Amino acid sequence: MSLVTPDQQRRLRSSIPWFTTPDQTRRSGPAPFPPFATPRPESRRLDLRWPDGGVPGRRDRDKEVNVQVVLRCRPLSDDEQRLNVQKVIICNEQKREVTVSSKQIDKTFTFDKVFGINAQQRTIYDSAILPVVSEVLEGFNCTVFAYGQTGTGKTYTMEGGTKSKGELATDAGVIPRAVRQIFDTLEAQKADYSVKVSFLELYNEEITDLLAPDEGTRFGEERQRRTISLMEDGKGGVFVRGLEEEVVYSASDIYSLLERGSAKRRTADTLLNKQSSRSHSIFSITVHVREATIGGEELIKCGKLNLVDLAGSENILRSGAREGRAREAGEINKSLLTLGRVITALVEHSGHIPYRDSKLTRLLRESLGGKTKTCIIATVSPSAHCLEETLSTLDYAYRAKNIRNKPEVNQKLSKSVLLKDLYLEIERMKQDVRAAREKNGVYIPHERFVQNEAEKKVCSTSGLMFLELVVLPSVLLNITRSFIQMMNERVESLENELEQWKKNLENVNRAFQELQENHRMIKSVLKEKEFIISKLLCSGKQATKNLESRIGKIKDSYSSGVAIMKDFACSLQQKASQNLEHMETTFYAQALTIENFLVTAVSEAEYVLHDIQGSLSEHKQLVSFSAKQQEEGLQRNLVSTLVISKTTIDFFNDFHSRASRLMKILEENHIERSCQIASFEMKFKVDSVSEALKNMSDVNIEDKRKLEQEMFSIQKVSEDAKKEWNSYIRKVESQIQEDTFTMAGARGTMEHILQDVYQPTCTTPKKRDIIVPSLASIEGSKAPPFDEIVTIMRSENRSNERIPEGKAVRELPPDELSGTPRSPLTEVN
Ligand SMILES: Nc1ncnc2c1ncn2[C@@H]1O[C@H](COP(=O)(O)OP(=O)(O)OP(=O)(O)O)[C@@H](O)[C@H]1O
Repeated sequence: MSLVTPDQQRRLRSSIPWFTTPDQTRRSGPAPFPPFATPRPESRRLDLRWPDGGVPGRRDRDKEVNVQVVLRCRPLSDDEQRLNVQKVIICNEQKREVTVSSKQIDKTFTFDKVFGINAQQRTIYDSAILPVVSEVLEGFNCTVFAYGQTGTGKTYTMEGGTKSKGELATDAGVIPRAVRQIFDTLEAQKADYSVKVSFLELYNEEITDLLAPDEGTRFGEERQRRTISLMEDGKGGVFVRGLEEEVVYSASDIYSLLERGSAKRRTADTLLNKQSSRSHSIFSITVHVREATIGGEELIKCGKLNLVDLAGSENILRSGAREGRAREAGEINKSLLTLGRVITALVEHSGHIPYRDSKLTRLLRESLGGKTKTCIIATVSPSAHCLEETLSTLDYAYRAKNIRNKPEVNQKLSKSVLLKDLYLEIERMKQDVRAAREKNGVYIPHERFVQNEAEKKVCSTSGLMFLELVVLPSVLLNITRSFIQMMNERVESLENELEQWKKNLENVNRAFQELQENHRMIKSVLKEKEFIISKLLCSGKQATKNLESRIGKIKDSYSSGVAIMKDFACSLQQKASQNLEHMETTFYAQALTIENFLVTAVSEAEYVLHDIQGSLSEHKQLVSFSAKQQEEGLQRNLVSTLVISKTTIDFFNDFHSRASRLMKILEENHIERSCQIASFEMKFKVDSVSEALKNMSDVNIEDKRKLEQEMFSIQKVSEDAKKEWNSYIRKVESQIQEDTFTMAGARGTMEHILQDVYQPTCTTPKKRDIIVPSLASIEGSKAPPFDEIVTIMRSENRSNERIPEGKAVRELPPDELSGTPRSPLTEVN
């Protein structure tokens, strides 16, 4: 719904930040409010009247809410999959848990939402971000920021993969989806609204405007990257001076701006991410919606969404950052560290929160512990290689869950309050302009002046209430602000330039005076020199003639000497190359012969060795076989000797027992015969008989005695023989034992000797392996055998070192041409 005529709308649109209908052509204009200077509740609270007559935002004011923390784990990249990188992250989306599980650690963290590797962009947006954007349309300020190690998908989550200007791509990220939601909702409500966007980059603690039009090439890249300052607004907040806020009319307008701004972001190829963001970026969307109340008063509802893509924290060693990149990484890590300290201080309710320690925390102040609703998307990689950084991100995000913000709906501004406020602001601006004019004068482009006048005219003639009350002051405010800013910058740069020019001029003057002085001196010196030269020329002409003729002679002799030398060198070279060829051929032939000879000798030696080895092992077997046979023979001898000795002893024993028995029988015979003789004597007591008997008995006795004597001697002989035989047997036994020992020893020694003989024959082929390559190396080195040849050749060459006949030479006398290089040989005329 529009309150001005189409023509008026067209002319005003370029500078009116709100009340635009989306179907109009987009025009951009300077920012009426810097992004973080969205009308602040505190500053206006006392002046504002609210439709319900109460104090605005009371309902919400004391309601504290925690910062929402969402965790997202990206899938393994193609490279990581190819390298089979181990995964250490397990996401349980239902339980909202993420577990880090590896050999070293097993730890689980719980977050407000957890998205695993398969989570789609749309799912994440619908479940985590959509409610936040709805709050923006309800008049809250909200911030969504992505935090995580480099290469974990922050930019992917915030901006998305493929960029498309029209329809949303399936992998479109949070920003395009939020934009779409905002426009769809406002359109569905058929609301009168205005949407502005800004896009800034924080790089190495310097802020640049990513939407600022590229300035002329006069100042080059530096000018295009003009930094802008972060200012205190005097009410505890900050704003970015001179940040462009583009009024947009459709989602596709924003997509183009986003693309333009993203393209300007500083990225670099690091080891961890091919397109790593080297800066933090904040994309802000401010929405103003006009509301009509029951009392007929018109109110303006304002909500703002900050979408922050932080640069990745990185391990400088692993990301491979060097020099400039390392400094960047250092700055990134420093600002993230301050962010960490702010989070810790907020969680621990410290008295002092170190917001001021970095620009990043100053910019995010309202989003952390302030009146903004905040959602952090922590991104991690599942890779085991990123374990340390993942744990740090998880700790960081887990702590951030405890930050409590007190979101408040931005107060709705009534027309009258807004007007009063704006008039005050305009008055202040006017004073600024006046002050600026008085100091240096202000330049207003003619076009802009005409436009202003036209707009003033429109306002005065239209009679439209809204135009008078809201639009005009706003227009004036915008124009005045931008003029002042522009003028101040222009004056500042002109002053600088002037100062520079003055300095340059002084330098040029000084240099000019010095030059004049030098010029004078040089002129007088020149005159003196001219005089000396004319004198010298006269006397020098004659000497020159002499010198010229001598030089001519010397030149001739030199050129003929050089020609002779050249010829000589040529012939020497030819000779040398012939000799060399000859040497090489001789050498190769000799080397080949030696090699063939050695190869034949080695193979013959191998053959002989093989034979020796064969016969040695045969000998060894023979020796051990004969030793064994001898041992067996000895054993057999021993056994048969033992058998013989046993038989002999048995024989003597038998002989002895038989002799004993015979003795006994003889005894019994003798006794019986004695008895018979006695009884016979008794019967026949006749002297003659008795005499005969007595003789018989004597003979008998004598026989017996002799027999006994004989038997006794037999017994003794057999006893002695037995004893002797036994001692002989013992002797033989010990002798055989001794022999066996000796034989075993001899056999051992023999085997040893054979082994000793055998071993060298085994090592001989190895020696051959050493000999053959060394032969080859001898073949490679041509030096020693040819020393002699070389010496001969040298002496031959020396004998040839004679100048061809008729060309006797002499050395030039040293004073002939002083300072001229001299040839060793000079022809004598
Ligand atoms: N969830 C995901 N699904 C598919 N690809 C992803 C996902 N997250 C990240 N990627 C891919 O991983 C790479 C790195 O992602 P991205 O540039 O968004 O990381 P980053 O955290 O912004 O890194 P840096 O801090 O260095 O800028 C990109 O090629 C991106 O497309």
